[in-house]
Amino acid sequence: MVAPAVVHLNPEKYENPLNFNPWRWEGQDLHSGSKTFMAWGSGTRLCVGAEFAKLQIAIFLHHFVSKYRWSVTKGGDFIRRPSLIFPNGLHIDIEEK
Ligand code: HEM
Repeated sequence: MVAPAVVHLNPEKYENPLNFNPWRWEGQDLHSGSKTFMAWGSGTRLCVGAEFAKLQIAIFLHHFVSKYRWSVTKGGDFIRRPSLIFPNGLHIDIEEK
C-alpha cells in the first residue's frame, strides 16, 4: 500500500516539498503509472472521476478567486498525518467583490 501524500512530500523526489508550489509537477511524469505523482491513485485503480474532479476544481477556483474575497477568522493550524488535518477547523469569511 502506498500513501500518496508521503510520496508527494518526499524531499528525495521534490525539492522543498513543504513549500506551496503548484508548478512542482511541471515537466514531471504524470501518467497513471507514475511513481512520483499519485493524487488520483495509480494503475488499474486510477480514479475514474479524475478529469471530472479536475474540471470542477478549476471552475471553482476560477470563480472563487475572481469573484470573492476571503479571510481566515479562526483556526487554520494544520497537522500533516500525512494527509492534511485542521484540528481546530479553518473558518473563513467570504464576501463578494
Ligand atoms: C479531488 C477529488 C478526488 C480525488 C483526490 C480522488 C482520488 C482517488 C484515488 C486516490 C483513487 C484510488 C483509490 C485506490 O487506489 O483504491 C480513486 C478512485 C476512484 N474514484 Fe476518485 N478522487 C476524486 C474524485 C472523484 C470523483 C468526482 C469521482 C466520481 C464522479 C470519483 C470516483 C472514483 C472511483 C469510482 C474510484 C474507483 C476506481 C476503481 O477502483 O476502479 N473520484 N479516487
